[in-house]
Amino acid sequence: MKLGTPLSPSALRVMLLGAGELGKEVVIALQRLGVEVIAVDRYANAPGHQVAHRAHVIPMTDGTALRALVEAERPHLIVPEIEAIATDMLAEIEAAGLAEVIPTARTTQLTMNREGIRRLAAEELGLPTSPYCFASSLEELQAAIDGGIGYPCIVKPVMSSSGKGQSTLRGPDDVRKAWDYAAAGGRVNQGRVIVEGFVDFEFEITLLTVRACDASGAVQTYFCEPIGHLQVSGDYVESWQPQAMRPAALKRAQEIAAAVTGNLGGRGVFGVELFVRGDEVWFSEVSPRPHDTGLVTLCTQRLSEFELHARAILGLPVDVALREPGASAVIYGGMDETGIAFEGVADALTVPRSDLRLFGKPESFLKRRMGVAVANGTSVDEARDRARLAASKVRPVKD
Ligand SMILES: Nc1ncnc2c1ncn2[C@@H]1O[C@H](COP(=O)(O)OP(=O)(O)OP(=O)(O)O)[C@@H](O)[C@H]1O
Ligand SMILES: NCC(=O)N[C@@H]1O[C@H](COP(=O)([O-])[O-])[C@@H](O)[C@H]1O
Ligand SMILES: [Mg+2]
Repeated sequence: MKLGTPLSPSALRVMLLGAGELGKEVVIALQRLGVEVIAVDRYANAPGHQVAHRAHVIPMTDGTALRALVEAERPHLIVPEIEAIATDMLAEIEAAGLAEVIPTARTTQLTMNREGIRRLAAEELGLPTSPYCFASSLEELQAAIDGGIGYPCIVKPVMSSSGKGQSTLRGPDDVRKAWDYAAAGGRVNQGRVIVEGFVDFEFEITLLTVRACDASGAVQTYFCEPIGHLQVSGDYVESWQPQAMRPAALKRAQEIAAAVTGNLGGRGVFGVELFVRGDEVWFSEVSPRPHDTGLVTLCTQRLSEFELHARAILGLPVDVALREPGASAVIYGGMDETGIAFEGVADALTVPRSDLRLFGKPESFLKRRMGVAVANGTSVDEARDRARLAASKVRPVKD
């Protein structure tokens, strides 16, 4: 893939579908390589819009609108950044040779819907997962639980992320509430949920797996050091790297990640989510793009997951080496308000080896991720303490 000059006929054009905090960092990485970047999202002034050459607002779940924009912009690469996209149209665009979809259109179709990726991993590839069923009505959900999933269990909309619409059910009284919450909380209401048996894991990791070209141009699979993380209500609040693991568990994690990403194919970063207990490892899900818990790589790796994604999609070589231990801690909006301000930033940055990203989202919600603190330390524990402390000093306020 030839790199050129942005805004000239030689430009290599990349379109991001989704321009949140993760996309913003990918845009910056691409900009540094002289790529012309077009950022698209469902709302105006999204984080990635603010650093791209051009910004567009369209309903990305509307295939007709998506195709019209692709025909107008003629990107060489399309980089999905969020789940809620008309993936069938991406398949048409790829088949028509209009643009290359990262990592592949089939992968975006399989992973945008929990049913696609779960059936592939568990039923086709035979990988260990939680027990699961899919349900399209309250009655089907109850029958699935009674038929073997049991309690506790977790219900999630088939199309959702960051824990939206997800609940843990402890008994029969929770079923209706979970069904209603899933219907209201998904990024796209499909009227369908997955119900999963609860995996009693010791810890969970994201294994960033990179499919990138080597010196000969052949695609190879590279593994970053495992990232440990803490989730509250299905949303990540803290992550750290490296997560210490027994050698047998790490080997199993890499085998599972290689099996899934090898089947999906294409080039780019994949965030493979795994549950671990002893030497046992379960596959949970995979993002065919940088992962939110991977924000920690902004301070831990020589190349962050965003730089790795940029390099891999452009066909360039990668280096997944860890530089030093680090951690990240999320800063939530804490209020429903537009145009908020942040106090305590200077104080936060007095925490040794800390840094911040404030994403610039135009509207804050109580539980919307608005920023992140990262920090290094001589150990993961020290880094976690520092990242948490730095994040806690940042106070979102009404301007
Ligand atoms: N079957 C399960 N057993 C135990 N814990 C689970 C199970 N499924 C999900 N969880 C917990 O909920 C978290 C979020 O689940 P999941 O990754 O499926 O949701 P998500 O909405 O896709 O989140 P994200 O988009 O942030 O990855 C997991 O990281 C894990 O902590
Ligand atoms: N777990 C997936 C994830 O973290 N995705 C990131 O959050 C953004 C949406 O945020 P918003 O809901 O605040 O608009 C997405 O655009 C992506 O950057
Ligand atoms: Mg997840």
